[in-house]
Amino acid sequence: MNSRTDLAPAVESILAAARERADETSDRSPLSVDARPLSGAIRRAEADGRVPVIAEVKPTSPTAEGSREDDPVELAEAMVDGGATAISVLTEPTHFGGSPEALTRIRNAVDVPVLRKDFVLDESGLDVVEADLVLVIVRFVDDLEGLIEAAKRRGFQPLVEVHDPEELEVALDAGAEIIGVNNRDLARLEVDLETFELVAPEAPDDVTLIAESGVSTPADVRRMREAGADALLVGSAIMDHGEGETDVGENTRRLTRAGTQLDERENDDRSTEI
Ligand SMILES: O=C(O)c1ccccc1NCC(=O)[C@H](O)[C@H](O)COP(=O)(O)O
Repeated sequence: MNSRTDLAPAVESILAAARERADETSDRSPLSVDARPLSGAIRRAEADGRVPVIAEVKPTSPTAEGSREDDPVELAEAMVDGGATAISVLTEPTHFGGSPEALTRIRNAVDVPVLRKDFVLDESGLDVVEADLVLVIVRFVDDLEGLIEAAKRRGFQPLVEVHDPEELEVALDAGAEIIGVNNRDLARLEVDLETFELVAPEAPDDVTLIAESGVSTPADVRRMREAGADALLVGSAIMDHGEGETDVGENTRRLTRAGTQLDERENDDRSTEI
């Protein structure tokens, strides 16, 4: 791991659980994945006038106010119906309420790319479940180049997560092509959209850049797009873990339409009604 210091206790606990699970999966044979390309899905969203949003099935989390027990497949289908470009599935069981089985069910039910969101520490952690993309967090991996190569060899598209310009450089040197800038600081678990605005200008144009975490309103979507996000990864605002259990399809639609012609037409209609 790059830096063992300065992590929130919840993140330390997530990593301890990930190490235990890594021991259980160390003898699996390598997977071979026929992945749905994220680039094509992003292009299709742009052509349709939708903001490319990767909507996350996230039953709970260390920072969520509650949990949602809905069927993950129904959640994912509603997200796609709301215009999601891809689905992210938390497979971490202990702190996020996810499972590899839920990911497989979702991937069989939808036709968009599916990201496995977990805390993969080494090559054997890749061989848990087939997905189109797999998350690799720069901060938690010793041999980043080796892990990115191993993921690509299996057919996965690695989404390499960074939090600052130094980690961006490490990711680029290791061959990352899809980069997620996490607005959530893993030391304090606070989110700050300025993180993406600080890191994005340092990224070369040929990288697919994803703004992760803390995006909750159409204004946030517009802000991240203006800062150069090719796509946005959104969990909490779509899942809405509070007591209301709102419609995840509608929550997704509100963000996929942000700043598009459809959004402007709705705003115009609203102002005429007033
Ligand atoms: O979401 C958390 O509480 C969390 C805590 C500790 C480590 C990671 C955490 N989240 C993982 C993620 O990357 C997010 O689920 C994802 O970026 C979506 O974020 P958001 O839209 O803010 O739910």
